[in-house]
Amino acid sequence: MADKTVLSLDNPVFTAFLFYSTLVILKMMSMSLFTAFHRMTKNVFANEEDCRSASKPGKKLQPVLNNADVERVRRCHLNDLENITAFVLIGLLYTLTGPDVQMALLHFRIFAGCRIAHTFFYLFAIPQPTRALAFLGGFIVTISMAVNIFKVATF
Ligand SMILES: N[C@@H](CCC(=O)N[C@@H](CS)C(=O)NCC(=O)O)C(=O)O
Repeated sequence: MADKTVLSLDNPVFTAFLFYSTLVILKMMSMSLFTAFHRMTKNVFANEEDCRSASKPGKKLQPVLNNADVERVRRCHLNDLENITAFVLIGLLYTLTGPDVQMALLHFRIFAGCRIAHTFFYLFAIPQPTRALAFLGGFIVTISMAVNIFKVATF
Protein backbone atom coordinates (compact mmCIF):
# COMPACT_ATOMS: atom_id res chain seq x y z
CA MET A 1 0.00 0.00 0.00
CA ALA A 2 1.25 3.51 -0.83
CA ASP A 3 2.65 5.57 2.02
CA LYS A 4 -0.13 8.03 2.92
CA THR A 5 2.31 10.98 2.76
CA VAL A 6 2.76 10.35 -0.98
CA LEU A 7 -0.48 12.19 -1.81
CA SER A 8 0.41 15.15 0.39
CA LEU A 9 1.26 18.70 -0.63
CA ASP A 10 4.48 18.17 1.36
CA ASN A 11 5.57 15.68 -1.31
CA PRO A 12 7.35 17.63 -4.09
CA VAL A 13 6.63 14.85 -6.61
CA PHE A 14 2.90 15.15 -5.93
CA THR A 15 2.87 18.95 -6.20
CA ALA A 16 4.91 18.76 -9.43
CA PHE A 17 2.45 16.18 -10.75
CA LEU A 18 -0.47 18.48 -9.89
CA PHE A 19 1.25 21.38 -11.64
CA TYR A 20 2.27 19.62 -14.84
CA SER A 21 -0.96 17.64 -15.16
CA THR A 22 -3.04 20.79 -14.81
CA LEU A 23 -0.80 22.57 -17.31
CA VAL A 24 -1.18 19.92 -20.01
CA ILE A 25 -4.91 19.51 -19.35
CA LEU A 26 -5.40 23.26 -19.81
CA LYS A 27 -3.30 23.10 -22.97
CA MET A 28 -5.56 20.33 -24.23
CA MET A 29 -8.68 22.35 -23.35
CA SER A 30 -7.30 25.34 -25.26
CA MET A 31 -7.77 23.27 -28.44
CA SER A 32 -11.54 23.76 -28.07
CA LEU A 33 -11.00 27.52 -28.10
CA PHE A 34 -8.77 27.31 -31.19
CA THR A 35 -11.44 25.20 -32.92
CA ALA A 36 -14.14 27.69 -32.02
CA PHE A 37 -11.91 30.55 -33.25
CA HIS A 38 -11.50 28.94 -36.68
CA ARG A 39 -15.21 28.08 -36.89
CA MET A 40 -16.32 31.61 -36.10
CA THR A 41 -13.76 33.52 -38.15
CA LYS A 42 -14.31 31.29 -41.21
CA ASN A 43 -18.05 30.59 -40.76
CA VAL A 44 -17.39 26.85 -40.68
CA PHE A 45 -20.05 25.06 -38.67
CA ALA A 46 -20.73 21.34 -38.44
CA ASN A 47 -24.39 21.39 -37.41
CA GLU A 48 -27.59 22.68 -39.03
CA GLU A 49 -28.60 24.59 -35.90
CA ASP A 50 -25.19 26.31 -35.71
CA CYS A 51 -25.51 27.33 -39.37
CA ARG A 52 -29.03 28.65 -38.79
CA SER A 53 -27.94 30.86 -35.90
CA ALA A 54 -24.89 32.18 -37.79
CA SER A 55 -26.66 32.73 -41.14
CA LYS A 56 -27.34 36.28 -42.30
CA PRO A 57 -30.29 37.38 -44.48
CA GLY A 58 -29.56 36.29 -48.04
CA LYS A 59 -26.57 34.18 -46.98
CA LYS A 60 -27.64 30.76 -45.72
CA LEU A 61 -24.75 28.70 -44.34
CA GLN A 62 -24.47 24.96 -44.96
CA PRO A 63 -22.72 22.51 -42.60
CA VAL A 64 -19.04 22.00 -43.46
CA LEU A 65 -17.18 18.96 -42.17
CA ASN A 66 -13.91 19.23 -44.06
CA ASN A 67 -12.39 22.63 -43.43
CA ALA A 68 -8.61 22.13 -43.35
CA ASP A 69 -7.90 24.52 -40.46
CA VAL A 70 -10.69 23.23 -38.23
CA GLU A 71 -9.77 19.61 -38.93
CA ARG A 72 -6.09 20.26 -38.14
CA VAL A 73 -6.96 21.63 -34.70
CA ARG A 74 -9.37 18.76 -34.13
CA ARG A 75 -6.66 16.21 -34.98
CA CYS A 76 -4.31 17.97 -32.59
CA HIS A 77 -7.00 17.87 -29.90
CA LEU A 78 -7.60 14.16 -30.49
CA ASN A 79 -3.88 13.48 -30.26
CA ASP A 80 -3.84 15.33 -26.92
CA LEU A 81 -6.71 13.15 -25.71
CA GLU A 82 -4.79 10.02 -26.67
CA ASN A 83 -1.62 11.09 -24.92
CA ILE A 84 -2.47 13.48 -22.09
CA THR A 85 -5.16 11.22 -20.62
CA ALA A 86 -2.60 8.38 -20.48
CA PHE A 87 0.00 10.70 -18.92
CA VAL A 88 -2.35 11.86 -16.17
CA LEU A 89 -3.45 8.31 -15.28
CA ILE A 90 0.00 6.69 -15.46
CA GLY A 91 1.57 9.76 -13.83
CA LEU A 92 -0.73 9.47 -10.84
CA LEU A 93 0.11 5.78 -10.41
CA TYR A 94 3.81 6.61 -10.84
CA THR A 95 3.54 9.32 -8.16
CA LEU A 96 1.98 6.74 -5.82
CA THR A 97 5.10 4.56 -6.17
CA GLY A 98 7.17 7.29 -4.45
CA PRO A 99 9.76 7.91 -7.22
CA ASP A 100 12.95 9.93 -6.87
CA VAL A 101 12.10 13.67 -7.02
CA GLN A 102 14.63 14.60 -9.72
CA MET A 103 13.65 11.67 -11.92
CA ALA A 104 9.94 12.46 -11.54
CA LEU A 105 10.52 16.15 -12.36
CA LEU A 106 12.50 15.13 -15.43
CA HIS A 107 9.61 12.92 -16.62
CA PHE A 108 6.92 15.56 -16.00
CA ARG A 109 8.90 18.42 -17.56
CA ILE A 110 9.90 16.52 -20.68
CA PHE A 111 6.29 15.41 -21.20
CA ALA A 112 4.87 18.92 -20.79
CA GLY A 113 7.55 20.39 -23.07
CA CYS A 114 6.96 17.75 -25.74
CA ARG A 115 3.19 18.23 -25.74
CA ILE A 116 3.47 22.02 -26.01
CA ALA A 117 5.97 21.57 -28.83
CA HIS A 118 3.69 19.00 -30.51
CA THR A 119 0.83 21.52 -30.52
CA PHE A 120 3.03 24.27 -31.93
CA PHE A 121 4.40 22.01 -34.68
CA TYR A 122 0.92 20.70 -35.53
CA LEU A 123 -0.96 24.01 -35.57
CA PHE A 124 1.72 25.80 -37.58
CA ALA A 125 2.26 22.82 -39.93
CA ILE A 126 6.00 22.75 -39.22
CA PRO A 127 7.67 20.15 -41.49
CA GLN A 128 8.16 16.66 -40.11
CA PRO A 129 9.85 15.00 -38.25
CA THR A 130 9.41 17.78 -35.66
CA ARG A 131 5.90 16.73 -34.63
CA ALA A 132 6.75 13.04 -34.72
CA LEU A 133 9.72 13.64 -32.40
CA ALA A 134 7.63 15.71 -30.00
CA PHE A 135 4.99 12.96 -29.95
CA LEU A 136 7.67 10.32 -29.41
CA GLY A 137 9.28 12.23 -26.53
CA GLY A 138 6.00 12.41 -24.65
CA PHE A 139 5.14 8.82 -25.48
CA ILE A 140 8.51 7.54 -24.21
CA VAL A 141 8.07 9.48 -20.95
CA THR A 142 4.71 7.80 -20.32
CA ILE A 143 6.14 4.35 -21.14
CA SER A 144 9.10 5.04 -18.86
CA MET A 145 6.76 5.88 -15.96
CA ALA A 146 4.80 2.67 -16.68
CA VAL A 147 8.04 0.63 -16.59
CA ASN A 148 8.89 2.20 -13.23
CA ILE A 149 5.43 1.27 -11.91
CA PHE A 150 5.89 -2.34 -13.04
CA LYS A 151 9.28 -2.44 -11.30
CA VAL A 152 7.67 -1.86 -7.91
CA ALA A 153 4.18 -3.23 -8.53
CA THR A 154 4.96 -6.82 -9.52
CA PHE A 155 3.14 -9.51 -7.55
N1 LIG B 1 -3.56 8.45 -33.56
C1 LIG B 1 -2.26 8.84 -34.05
C2 LIG B 1 -1.24 7.77 -33.59
C3 LIG B 1 0.23 8.09 -33.93
C4 LIG B 1 0.62 9.49 -33.49
O1 LIG B 1 0.17 10.01 -32.45
N2 LIG B 1 1.45 10.16 -34.31
C5 LIG B 1 1.85 11.52 -34.03
C6 LIG B 1 3.24 11.78 -34.63
S1 LIG B 1 3.29 11.62 -36.39
C7 LIG B 1 0.87 12.53 -34.57
O2 LIG B 1 1.06 13.71 -34.36
N3 LIG B 1 -0.15 12.07 -35.33
C8 LIG B 1 -1.10 12.92 -35.96
C9 LIG B 1 -2.49 12.82 -35.44
O3 LIG B 1 -2.73 12.12 -34.43
O4 LIG B 1 -3.35 13.51 -36.00
C10 LIG B 1 -2.32 9.00 -35.57
O5 LIG B 1 -3.33 8.63 -36.16
O6 LIG B 1 -1.37 9.54 -36.16
